[in-house]
Amino acid sequence: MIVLENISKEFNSKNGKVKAVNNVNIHVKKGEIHGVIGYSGAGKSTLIRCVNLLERPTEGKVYINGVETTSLPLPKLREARNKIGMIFQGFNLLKTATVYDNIAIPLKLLGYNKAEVQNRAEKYLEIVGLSDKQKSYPNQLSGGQKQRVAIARALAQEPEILLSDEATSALDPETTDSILDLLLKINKDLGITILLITHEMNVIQKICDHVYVMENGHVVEQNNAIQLFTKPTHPTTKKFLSTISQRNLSPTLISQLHVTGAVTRLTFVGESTGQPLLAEVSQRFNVKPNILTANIIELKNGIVGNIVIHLIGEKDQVNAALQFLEESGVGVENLEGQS
Ligand SMILES: Nc1ncnc2c1ncn2[C@@H]1O[C@H](COP(=O)(O)OP(=O)(O)OP(=O)(O)O)[C@@H](O)[C@H]1O
Repeated sequence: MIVLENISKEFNSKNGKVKAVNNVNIHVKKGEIHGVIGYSGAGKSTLIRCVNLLERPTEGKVYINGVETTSLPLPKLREARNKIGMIFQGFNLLKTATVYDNIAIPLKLLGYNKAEVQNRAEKYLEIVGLSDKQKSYPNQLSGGQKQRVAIARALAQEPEILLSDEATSALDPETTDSILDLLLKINKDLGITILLITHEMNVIQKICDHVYVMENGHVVEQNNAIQLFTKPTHPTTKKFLSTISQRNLSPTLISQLHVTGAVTRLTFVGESTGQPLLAEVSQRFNVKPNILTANIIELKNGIVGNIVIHLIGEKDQVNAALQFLEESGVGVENLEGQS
């Protein structure tokens, strides 16, 4: 379990003070995967480094499994850190060591005996699917394989928590998918709690239970993944969502369509996906729904359907129809045209 309570981090720079993280609260329950998404400079890296205190927060408290680590003396902090593994965008492997040694050396430094080191290195290389690469060197591996070695190295310390700092950002989409599948597997099979930072919405979509959207050091929106994908409220969240769904019709087209009705994005989730609501709307109200775009987003814990419709009709009928849809559990977002 990870709890960040009112965490702030201020840096002194040439141009004065920079508040990289500003009063952020995060609560990741045991066994969950939470993701922090934001653009470059939002404060994500600083925030995740505060979890294992690679960066000391200026204000706030960090709790790992109920223990407040921010006030621990160094030997106890080292112990607490052993419960936290970390993987990075750049893999951080030792170039001159074999795959096996990349995993074995940190274990030896932690004082494990030879048999235990071998046992763990072999076990975790098998889990990440690289048993046959023990004798290879990092420069003989693909980016995805390097990240698998880094994951095995992190797992070999048998942490309860894994922090992922843009672990898939340097990888192509197919390799990204395979690494995300691996993270899902270790979360499920080993019960490891994961906190990740990313600027890619597809990472959030595929593996996260809960999402935090960060901007200028603040968490500007947070929710469980299904709610966030169904009813985003902050413009930055909507912008990130537009990268994975066909949300963007041109403002000119939307303005033209507004003359004869509303242009609305409907999001279906849970029970609402099974009901013929658009057919019902045209029977109950004097409106005609015309589907402009549609897609389905598969999340870790469910499926969200998106339809953008042009709802043609008189204003009062259109509003009543939209209210009916909303009351039936559909997410309703009016799309604005050119102002
Ligand atoms: N050591 C530091 N000294 C001064 N300013 C810093 C330091 N580290 C980060 N910052 C500043 O804090 C802000 C947040 O940076 P951070 O790297 O945490 O953001 P980010 O969301 O992870 O972005 P990126 O994905 O580009 O790394 C930025 O304005 C950055 O310039």
